[in-house]
Amino acid sequence: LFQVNGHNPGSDGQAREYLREDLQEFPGGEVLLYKLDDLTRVNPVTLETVLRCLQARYMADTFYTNAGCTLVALNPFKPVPQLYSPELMREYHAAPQPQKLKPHVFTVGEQTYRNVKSLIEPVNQSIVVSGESGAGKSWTSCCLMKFYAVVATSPASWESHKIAERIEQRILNSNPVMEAFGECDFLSKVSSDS
Ligand SMILES: Nc1ncnc2c1ncn2[C@@H]1O[C@H](COP(=O)(O)OP(=O)(O)OP(=O)(O)O)[C@@H](O)[C@H]1O
Repeated sequence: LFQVNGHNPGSDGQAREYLREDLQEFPGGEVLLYKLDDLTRVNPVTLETVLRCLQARYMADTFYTNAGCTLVALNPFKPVPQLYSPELMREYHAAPQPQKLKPHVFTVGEQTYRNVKSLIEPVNQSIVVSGESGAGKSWTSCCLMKFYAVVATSPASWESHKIAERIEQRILNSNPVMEAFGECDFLSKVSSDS
């Protein structure tokens, strides 16, 4: 918090004072906070203001927020089917500039997919999904696999539709294997998933 602000308070009292100053400078009330879809635009950037922004977005049922080129995903702790529909996947897939749409895990999926398809080095792509236990890492990985399964084929004909279904099933079937790797114990440490 204080490194970000450049403050180096000597005591808790001073720390609280700096925080109060930061919050007084913070523009817009809670009402507009949920509209900030990139945390780098929160000004000033403090732990408090970033959390308040994420909280406001959460209250507005907005669960994805950019932080520069990183995507912050909040666990909604409730089903949000409209956020993961095949129609929405296709919208992100078809968008000329998916990064201009609302922040979403599909943007990340689509960008990596385009990078692979362009065959420009580096062709292989990695997506780092991190967070504490229960944050939604498995959910996010599964979403990405579903996304690739849906967009990787264009079911124009009956035959290609069948191929698409087969690929989708294979990708989804690989999930238990991926999960099993997540459950493993390492020589140096026990996985947090165990
Ligand atoms: N975007 C989401 N929409 C709906 N439910 C979600 C979402 N993200 C996570 N959840 C729910 O939250 C719970 C925890 O998510 P998940 O298992 O993906 O966490 P995790 O980060 O993989 O945890 P761990 O590290 O302990 O394995 C799951 O029951 C999942 O259904």
